[in-house]
Amino acid sequence: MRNKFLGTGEDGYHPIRKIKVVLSGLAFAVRYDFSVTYKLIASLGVLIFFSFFRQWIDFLLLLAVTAMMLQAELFNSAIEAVCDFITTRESHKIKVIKDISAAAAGISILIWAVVLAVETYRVARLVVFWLIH
Ligand SMILES: Nc1ncnc2c1ncn2[C@@H]1O[C@H](COP(=O)(O)OP(=O)(O)OP(=O)(O)O)[C@@H](O)[C@H]1O
Repeated sequence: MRNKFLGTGEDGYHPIRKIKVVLSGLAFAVRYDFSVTYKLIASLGVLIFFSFFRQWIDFLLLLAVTAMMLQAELFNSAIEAVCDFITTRESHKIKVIKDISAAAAGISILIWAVVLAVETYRVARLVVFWLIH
């Protein structure tokens, strides 16, 4: 509850508490947002194959776009939650805010989906090559 800029709340640096907060946010997203869960599982599956075949450039590329997609999804979910916390009534302003937030998430998801499709094709080729030889 501390704000370092406003000088309110408890003083000091608490890295363990910070990690707990990050994990708690991630757990909320994975548990309650199926669209985040299945995208993470899809990426993790392909990432495991790339680490098995030691294809580190592909691994890092997919890791980067997965992180970008996840960030956008989490920010979008947080903005939606703030909007619904303010009001659940029909509001043109809320609609504009949510649509802009959804557009930002949509762009990241599109880039992630294109990279995932190309990388899945590459993994499939590696697996076939590995099975033949
Ligand atoms: N209070 C509101 N007033 C007007 N339009 C709204 C309101 N809430 C949602 N909308 C419209 O519905 C769309 C979907 O909003 P919603 O909060 O249901 O998110 P969602 O797309 O279902 O996201 P998620 O699947 O991540 O929950 C918004 O982009 C907006 O256009």
